Amino acid sequence: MSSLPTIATVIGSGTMGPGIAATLARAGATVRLYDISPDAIARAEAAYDVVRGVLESVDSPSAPGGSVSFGTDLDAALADTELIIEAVPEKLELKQKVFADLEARIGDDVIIATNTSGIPITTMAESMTVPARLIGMHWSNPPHLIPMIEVIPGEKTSSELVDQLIEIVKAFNYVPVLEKEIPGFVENRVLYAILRECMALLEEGIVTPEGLDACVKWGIGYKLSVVGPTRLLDMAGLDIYQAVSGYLNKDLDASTDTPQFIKDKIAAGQLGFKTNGGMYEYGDGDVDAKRKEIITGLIAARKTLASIPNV
Ligand SMILES: NC(=O)c1ccc[n+]([C@@H]2O[C@H](COP(=O)([O-])OP(=O)(O)OC[C@H]3O[C@@H](n4cnc5c(N)ncnc54)[C@H](O)[C@@H]3O)[C@@H](O)[C@H]2O)c1
Ligand SMILES: Cc1ncc(CO)c(C(=O)O)c1O
Repeated sequence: MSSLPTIATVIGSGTMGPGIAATLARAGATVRLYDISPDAIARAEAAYDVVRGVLESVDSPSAPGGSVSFGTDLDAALADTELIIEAVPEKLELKQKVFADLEARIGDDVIIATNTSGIPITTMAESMTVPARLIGMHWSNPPHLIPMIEVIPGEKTSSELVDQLIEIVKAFNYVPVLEKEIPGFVENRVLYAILRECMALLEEGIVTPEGLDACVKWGIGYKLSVVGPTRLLDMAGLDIYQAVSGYLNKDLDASTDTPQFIKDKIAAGQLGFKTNGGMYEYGDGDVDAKRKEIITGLIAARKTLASIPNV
């Protein structure tokens, strides 16, 4: 296989599948998007049209030859494929069942990359016949806009596959980040450390949701989008970090479970955008408007970040 696979298959066409498929197709791959549910495929075809429009406005011109087809016929989706990207729900038993189903239908040389948010690759590979072909490929949401992918080998992943996946990611102009295996991987460990403290601050009434969003967006997010945390420490001074972390770290939230007020919201059917209410409430049309604002903001920020030096 040259760097980019000629044919790739995405398994699972929910939140992540259409954006992943569109990104590979834009780089020139023939992509088959498969789902077990015909309704999910219908939704994915509509989502793909939106994603394609977004890519037109943010990306360089698409490479010739790329395409996405949609379907619920697994054998058709797998014919001659070189790379399978699994994006089914985050349940270990389901993913293991999907891998068994795939392995019964494909040759030993076909790569299986999993978009798990953090289940250890070694655990997922335990039931596989060719565990060397499984590798973590963690895209960030929305996958067609966040140009970074975490690459996570399990204990049995072949080292050739690690090199190959890094080249594949570079071939569609994304930044591969190679990591050692750890639950949650790097991105979600950092995100969930931030979210744990944020939820504790809300639960204790220290700040309002609006205040928290403004503080994190401008005080942390804006800065960290230009300078990563390691360089940030050089900018601040390691002596300052020592002085503050010496008294602050022991005061930070250290709870090990999901906060009770989040559990209560979930029990009341408040899940966020998908139920028109979660941390905030949304009236008619508000969710669509917010989604559009977020995508517009991400496009503008990505263009700006791409045009400035990587510090
Ligand atoms: N949503 C995110 O922000 C995000 C970000 C990064 C990684 N991930 C990870 O990506 C994976 C998919 O997440 P998502 O948010 O797209 O999930 P989702 O629930 O939106 O979509 C999953 C899709 O998989 C389909 N599916 C279920 N069983 C299947 C099977 N046996 N064969 C084929 N398709 C099947 C469902 O019909 C559904 O359309 C998860 O592992 C998740 O942790 C999600
Ligand atoms: C809260 C949260 N949890 C998991 C993920 C993906 O693994 C994301 C994301 O945005 O990618 C997220 O926001």
